Amino acid sequence: MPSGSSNFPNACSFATTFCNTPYESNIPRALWDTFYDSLSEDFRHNQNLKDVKIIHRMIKSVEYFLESMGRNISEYNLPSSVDVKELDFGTKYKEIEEELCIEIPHEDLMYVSQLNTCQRTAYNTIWQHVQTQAASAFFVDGLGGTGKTYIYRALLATTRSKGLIVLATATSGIAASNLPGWSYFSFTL
Ligand SMILES: Nc1ncnc2c1ncn2[C@@H]1O[C@H](COP(=O)(O)OP(=O)(O)OP(=O)(O)O)[C@@H](O)[C@H]1O
Repeated sequence: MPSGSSNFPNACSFATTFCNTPYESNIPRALWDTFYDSLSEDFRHNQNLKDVKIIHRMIKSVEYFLESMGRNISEYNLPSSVDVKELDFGTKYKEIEEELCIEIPHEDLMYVSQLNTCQRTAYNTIWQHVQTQAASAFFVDGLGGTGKTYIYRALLATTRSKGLIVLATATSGIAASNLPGWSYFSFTL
């Protein structure tokens, strides 16, 4: 068994290491138990998450990489999403759990410190309303390429990192796909 946390910098290298072991092998679980702290380090550092959400995101990441290699996490002796669902999420609604588990890109959290003066004014104004839960609507306008999406991404990252839910929607698939955790709403006028 590898003997240093640096052997598993992320879920991908972890999954790759054991994806060819037999399903009944105890190795995946032993690796998970031994290296869980280092594997979950990114989630702990980047996001202010409760332990149960960190486990859930870890499992989702490993699941994703195993599936890309044609394997299924449920066949291994590893914690599964089903186990985690039995833990206390503070809610029983799947949709809410899913929203709370959306990955927050590390770079988006960095955007907040890189906003220019105009972007910061817009960001602060909107964020202040989120914090005080004041009902409001904002229209962000500007020429193409002036940084509107940049503000949205910073706001999405900040809001989600505080454990709040934010629904990112757009009326075209292309526009929506620029936003992490997006949905596409189509309607006819
Ligand atoms: N404060 C910033 N610091 C560094 N890069 C930035 C900043 N604001 C915007 N950018 C970069 O400028 C480019 C254009 O920004 P963005 O996509 O947010 O513009 P936009 O106003 O949404 O454009 P469009 O209206 O065409 O969709 C992107 O590559 C973005 O990363």
